[in-house]
Amino acid sequence: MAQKINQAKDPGPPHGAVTGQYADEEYFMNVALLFAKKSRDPKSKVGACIVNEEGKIVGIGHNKMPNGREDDFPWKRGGSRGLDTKYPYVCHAELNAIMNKTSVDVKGCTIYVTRFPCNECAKAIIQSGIKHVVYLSKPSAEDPIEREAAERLLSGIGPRQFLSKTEADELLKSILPALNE
Ligand SMILES: Nc1ccn([C@H]2C[C@H](O)[C@@H](COP(=O)(O)O)O2)c(=O)n1
Repeated sequence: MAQKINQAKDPGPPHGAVTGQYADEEYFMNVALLFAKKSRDPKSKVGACIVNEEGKIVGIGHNKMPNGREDDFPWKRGGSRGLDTKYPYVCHAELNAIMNKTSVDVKGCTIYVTRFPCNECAKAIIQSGIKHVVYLSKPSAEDPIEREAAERLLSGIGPRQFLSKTEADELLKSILPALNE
């Protein structure tokens, strides 16, 4: 009976705990990857998933053109980032996840995003009160100024790169021998 009562009080595992088959963080990053598939960007599909401190999803987004204007702007990429490219128009996945929030606010939440945030998204993340950033990849092609600005902006909330359980185990295996010399 005691066990049953304790289980009833258990708020559920914190992020990152392995819950049987699936680590919570792996679950949330896969939700972000799933929503990235909704993107119409032919070259870079990005997804973001915001999770509150109770482990509930409170925001989801992917990179897309402004609502109702999906067909009005080009998806062309390119160094010029001019008016004939997507860059001046596209709404980033993180911004959309924040705008799509289903809770009063996203203060204290974690955002899981399939790509390291740009500086504009870093500002939106900070201003929204999100406290943790977990990202999957850090594309090298991005503008170096934007990247450095994003790193500086986010340094206060230490973005962390997502590692699947398998990758974490492999990393540990590679580090342990050096630690035990
Ligand atoms: N943190 C980010 C960074 C980029 N995006 C979106 C914006 C564009 O649709 C695409 C980047 O285009 P690329 O230069 O890789 O062709 O990714 C985002 O949603 N969030």
